[in-house]
Amino acid sequence: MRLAADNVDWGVRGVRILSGAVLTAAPGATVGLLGPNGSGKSSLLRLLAGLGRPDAGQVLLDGEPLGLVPRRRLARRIAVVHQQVSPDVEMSTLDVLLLGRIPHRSRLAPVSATDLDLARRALADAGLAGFETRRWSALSGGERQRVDIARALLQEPDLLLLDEPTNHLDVRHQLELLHLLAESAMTVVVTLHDVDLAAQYCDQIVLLRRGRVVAAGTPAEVCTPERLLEVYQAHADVTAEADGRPRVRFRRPRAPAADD
Ligand SMILES: Nc1ncnc2c1ncn2[C@@H]1O[C@H](COP(=O)(O)OP(=O)(O)OP(=O)(O)O)[C@@H](O)[C@H]1O
Repeated sequence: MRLAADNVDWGVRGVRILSGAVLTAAPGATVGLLGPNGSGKSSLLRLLAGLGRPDAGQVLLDGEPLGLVPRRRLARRIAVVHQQVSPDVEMSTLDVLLLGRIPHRSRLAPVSATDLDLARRALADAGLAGFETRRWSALSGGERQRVDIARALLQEPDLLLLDEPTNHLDVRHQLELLHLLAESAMTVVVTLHDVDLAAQYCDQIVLLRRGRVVAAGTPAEVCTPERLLEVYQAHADVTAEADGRPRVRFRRPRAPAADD
């Protein structure tokens, strides 16, 4: 599925949050949405998911304006992993996972044996076999995040949108998730704060600053020391690896000298 944001503006109560945002995700590509806190990543992701309407410009799915795609078709084709996963839900872990199958069931149909089987397998794949009856609210932050990602994958979407899906994950689970996203046939847009991880796994990076796209392209095109300094106000050493991807290491800020 091809996703495009075409000159999207969006704001709240007269305050402009996104200005002329442009993004293209080719079928099967993994696009990393990067930028400092408050630069508009989550806002753009919400518009890409159809969870808000642009004030100007449009979001296109395979060339069709998102607003014209019927809700049920959207639910079958797009899955979203939000940044904040509410723990205030009194459900079992298995029931949370089964939410991912709702778009594939006809209205009021009970959970099928196939759905149950798929959900149990997804839980095992997430490294959480045996968690079926655990209360969702009692899971750790990382466990909840892994279940929520598994719930989105169970939806079998063509387009997966994830907002900081690694923020609670340990190193191994971060790497496994990014590898899965990079290798999958889904079109993926993922917001990330770790520039080096994004450079290792994303096909394209879109860099936002104050609601505007300041750079878009391959990791090597976007992740230059000059641009990272301009956008993040942090000095980075960028080296080219044999695979053509840049390695990005941010330097420790200089301690102020006594006479500074
Ligand atoms: N519904 C809203 N009402 C008012 N302001 C909002 C709303 N949604 C977002 N904003 C503001 O828009 C700006 C962009 O927010 P957004 O959450 O998109 O940034 P972000 O790049 O995802 O940030 P972070 O890295 O901190 O998660 C912020 O200044 C935020 O306070």
